[in-house]
Amino acid sequence: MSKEISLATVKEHNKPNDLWLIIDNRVYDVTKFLLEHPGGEDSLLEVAGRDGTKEFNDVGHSSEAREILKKFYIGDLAAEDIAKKKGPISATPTEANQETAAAPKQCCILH
Ligand code: HEM
Repeated sequence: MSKEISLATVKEHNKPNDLWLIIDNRVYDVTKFLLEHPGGEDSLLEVAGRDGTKEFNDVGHSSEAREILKKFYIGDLAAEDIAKKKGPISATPTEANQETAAAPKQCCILH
């Protein structure tokens, strides 16, 4: 079974010389990749110690990028933290994103 890592632990690793991030509920230690990232150091530092799934997907990374990612896998985000993120209603992260995206629209209709 893979190791479970809490969100609080991931948050501690948010520095250039100690950089973890979460993508699709998996935790990666990309400290050694920082200087090699074709997208630059800043884009990784931006999501250091947190969930970078949206940012990673928004760029439209290649399958090669996903292969590279595997080398840095260190464990899974703790089930407890995944549950907190999803909330009681939405079933998938995609649904959660849609809800977030829809929020400003609703706001404009109301105002
Ligand atoms: C740690 C996981 C990541 C890996 C392994 C990774 C890997 C790569 C690779 C291999 C490329 C070259 C293009 C490609 O093959 O798709 C790339 C480009 C890029 N990445 Fe990442 N990336 C990661 C995370 C991120 C994150 C979190 C962001 C944004 C916050 C980001 C932003 C970019 C950008 C903007 C480019 C485009 C560079 C250009 O075309 O000029 N990457 N990345």
